[in-house]
Amino acid sequence: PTDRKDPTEQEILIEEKKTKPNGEVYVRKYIKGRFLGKGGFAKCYEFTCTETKQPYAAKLLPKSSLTKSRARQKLLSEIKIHRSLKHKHVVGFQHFFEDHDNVYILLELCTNQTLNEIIRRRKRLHELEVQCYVVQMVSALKYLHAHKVIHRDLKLGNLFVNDKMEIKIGDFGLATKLEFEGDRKRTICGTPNYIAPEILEGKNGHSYEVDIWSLGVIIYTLLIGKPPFETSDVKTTYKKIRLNSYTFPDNIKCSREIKDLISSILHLDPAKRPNLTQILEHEFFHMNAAIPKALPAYTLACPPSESYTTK
Ligand SMILES: CC[C@@H]1C(=O)N(C)c2cnc(-c3ccc[nH]3)nc2N1C1CCCC1
Repeated sequence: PTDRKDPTEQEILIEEKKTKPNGEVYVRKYIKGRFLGKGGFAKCYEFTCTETKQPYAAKLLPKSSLTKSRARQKLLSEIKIHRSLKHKHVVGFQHFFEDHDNVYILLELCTNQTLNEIIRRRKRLHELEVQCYVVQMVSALKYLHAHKVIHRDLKLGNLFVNDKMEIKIGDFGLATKLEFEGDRKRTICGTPNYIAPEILEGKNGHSYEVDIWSLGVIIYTLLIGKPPFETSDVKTTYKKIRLNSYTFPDNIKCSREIKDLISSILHLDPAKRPNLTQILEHEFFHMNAAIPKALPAYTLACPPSESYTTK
C-alpha cells in the first residue's frame, strides 16, 4: 500500500490515555513533528492530532525537571492561569496531559514565531506596523487586566505571530492573578530589559502598571531595534531603569507622536502612566503614519488607522 512510511520516517506517537468518570477509556494520539526550540525547561515540538489533523505547538516538560517545588509551582500557576483565558490575541491553550515521563502542554501554533525573530530579520519596523501590533497587544492586555491577570513578563519573545501576522500574547509562567481589588504583588520577577522600576524598588508592591511599562519598552524596541535600557550587564541596566535614562538615537527618524507616547508610558511613577484606554486615545494612533514605500512582503493584519478611534 502506498501510504506505508519507510522506517526512517517512523512517526513518533504520543498517546494520551484518559479514563472518564463513567469508566470509559479514551485514547488520543499525536504525531510528534519538528523540533520548535527550547523554552525554559521545556523542549517544544509541533504535534499533530491523528484524528483532527490539527497542529499544535507542544511544550514537553520532563517530570525530572519538576522535582523542585518552585518549578512545579510555576508550571501549575501557568496552567491554571493560561487555561482560563480565551481571546483572539492571547495564545490559545488547547490541552494538557501527562505520561510516565513528561507533562505536555498543547498550545496554538504560531508559524511566524515571535516579534523577536521579526525584529532580528527586519532590524526595526515602520510606525504603521508598530501601530498595528500595539493595537492588538492593548486589546489582549485589556482582556487580561479585566480578568485580574498581570502577565509580568511581556517582551518581544513572548509576543507570538501566526501565519496571518496576528499577535498572540503567550508564556504565562510569570503571570499572577490578583485575588481582590487593590491586591498588590511583591515577588521580584521579569526579564531585565523589560522590568518595571517599581518591581526593582520592591517597596510597596506592584500591579497592572508593570505590564503598561513593558508595553512602552516593547514599542521603543520595535521602533528603534533594541530595548531602551539595554547595556552589557544587568546591574547597569537596572540603574538606567531606576534613573529613567534612555534616549532616541538621532540617526533614526521617529514621529513626535510616537516619542511622546513612549515617554508618557515610561514614567517612573506607575500612577502617572496612561491606562490602556488612554494609550489608544493617544494621537499616535490617530495620525496617518506614513505608508512606507516598500512594505515588507507580508501584509498587516490591521484595518486602516481611522478605525482606531475609540468612538
Ligand atoms: C511552545 C512554546 C512556545 C509557545 O508558547 N507558543 C505558543 C509557540 C507557538 N508556535 C511556535 C512555533 C511555530 C513555528 C515555530 N515556532 N512556537 C511557540 N513556542 C516556542 C517554541 C520554542 C520556544 C518558544
